[in-house]
Amino acid sequence: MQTIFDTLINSFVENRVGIAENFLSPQLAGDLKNNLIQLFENRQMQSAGTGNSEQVSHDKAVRSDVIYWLDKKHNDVHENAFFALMDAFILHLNNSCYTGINGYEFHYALYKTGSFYKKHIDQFRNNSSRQYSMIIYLNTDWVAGDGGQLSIQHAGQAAQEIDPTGGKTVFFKSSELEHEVLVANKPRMSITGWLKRD
Ligand SMILES: O=C(O)CCC(=O)C(=O)O
Ligand SMILES: [Fe+2]
Repeated sequence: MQTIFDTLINSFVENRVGIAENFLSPQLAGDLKNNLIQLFENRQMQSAGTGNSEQVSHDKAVRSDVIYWLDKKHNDVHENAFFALMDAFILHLNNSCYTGINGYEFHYALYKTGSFYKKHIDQFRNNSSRQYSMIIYLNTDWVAGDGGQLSIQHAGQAAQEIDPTGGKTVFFKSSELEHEVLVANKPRMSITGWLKRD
């Protein structure tokens, strides 16, 4: 497990954007994808806002995905396996990089056909607890024409475009990099979250 953790951390250190294929086992990714589909079919996913809980706004011109927060209280075996993996990753990150992460939050996200998320930074203006952004893609058969790339801005360079292919995990600093989700031409599924230091 440490190898895949180091793959993510080392590519982050080298390129400011860490990328690891198969950070989740194909089994866990499939189970979480099934959870997401079930949540959507049960109408439990809600339109995502921007801003923090005190100052949330729902502007469909900015983002049009629907989300559902993972929670240990759900006692869902697959969510708990995901949390166990994240606990192990954070332990490794804190030990190897002295990052002092002491919390996290993750949500499922579904971008229906035509959905997007305009350019933004993940750290809130009035709360800097979000330190690292992490996105785990759950799409099994994504091809180039499907759009939905994560487009990340690096100063003085062309944007880095990342295809949301299944099993891929992306990791970057929440305060630094502007990014956007380009229009998805078919449903696009992921788990997105933030490692926090309070
Ligand atoms: O799904 C992605 O690729 C990025 C999502 C994102 O930027 C966010 O939820 O803040
Ligand atoms: Fe973001």
